[in-house]
Amino acid sequence: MILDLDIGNTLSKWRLKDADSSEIRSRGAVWTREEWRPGADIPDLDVVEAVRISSVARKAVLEETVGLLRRRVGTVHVARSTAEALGVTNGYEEPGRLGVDRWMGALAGYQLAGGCCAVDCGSAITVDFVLPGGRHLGGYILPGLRLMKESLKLGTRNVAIDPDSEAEELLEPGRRTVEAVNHGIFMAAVSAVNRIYSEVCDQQGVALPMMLTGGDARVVSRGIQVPHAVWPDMVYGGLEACFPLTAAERAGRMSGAPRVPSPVALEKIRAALAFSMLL
Ligand SMILES: Nc1ncnc2c1ncn2[C@@H]1O[C@H](COP(=O)(O)OP(=O)(O)O)[C@@H](O)[C@H]1O
Ligand SMILES: CC(C)(COP(=O)(O)O)[C@@H](O)C(=O)NCCC(=O)O
Ligand SMILES: [K+]
Repeated sequence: MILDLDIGNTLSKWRLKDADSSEIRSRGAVWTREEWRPGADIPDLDVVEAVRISSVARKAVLEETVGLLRRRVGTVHVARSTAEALGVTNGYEEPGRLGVDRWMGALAGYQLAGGCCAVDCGSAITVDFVLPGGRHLGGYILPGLRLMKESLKLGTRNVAIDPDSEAEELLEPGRRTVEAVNHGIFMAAVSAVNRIYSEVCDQQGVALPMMLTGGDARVVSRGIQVPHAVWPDMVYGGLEACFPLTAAERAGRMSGAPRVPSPVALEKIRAALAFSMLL
């Protein structure tokens, strides 16, 4: 069994993948905290032969996790942001400083679609661009939905946006605090992502397929105006591509990869951008 770990600022997600059949056997998530110990909410390590980790948590959290896993599991791969990998060149001045979850997302997106816009809606919302040919441009970081809500300190932090609510409803003026906050942060997130996408495609002269991941991907997806795919396992896809362990992975197949969305024509993106400037 392969254990894939994606340690984010809020949640540490894991999945167990069968190395022979490539099936995902189980998944879970625990709060990212100082200590990470096998217990009721953590998979049984006795069945694990290899671990792959992407972590943006504090160094001490990663060190402790890796130390614990190395004592129990033969192979432990820890992903790092590098200047170049799998045909993609990192756009950061200091490549190692790019969040490794963003780097995994960019690599997975490129492997699947060629050029891409990778959006990760977690504690932070990150938007990264890779051009056809593999140049990563860098990206944007904004507070995630939960962080935006917490920052308002209106006592609404525990009332999540219902991921099944319709985008039209979420765009309406709220008539209660919870509603006003939820609709406000939804609007902030989706307008930013829509605008960033249009601006960068316009600047670069290319319409790129967009892929969304992270805990809030489903809800953000409702307000995205261009064709896109939601790919919950995008960070894991980067781990599979960097450290292929199964025959399918060596052949470049990533578990749960969506169909590549066909982007709208660049002229349409430009026309919409120009129109929105007039308003
Ligand atoms: N069951 C849940 N528990 C916690 N957060 C959730 C849950 N469902 C959705 N979310 C949202 O997902 C975000 C965490 O997403 P995730 O991609 O795991 O973040 P990170 O990688 O930063 O830890 C939270 O900030 C919250 O807005
Ligand atoms: C931007 C992030 C905080 C996002 O983390 P997440 O929301 O997935 O927990 C993370 O990718 C990070 O710590 N990045 C380092 C800074 C950078 O990417 O420039
Ligand atoms: K994120």
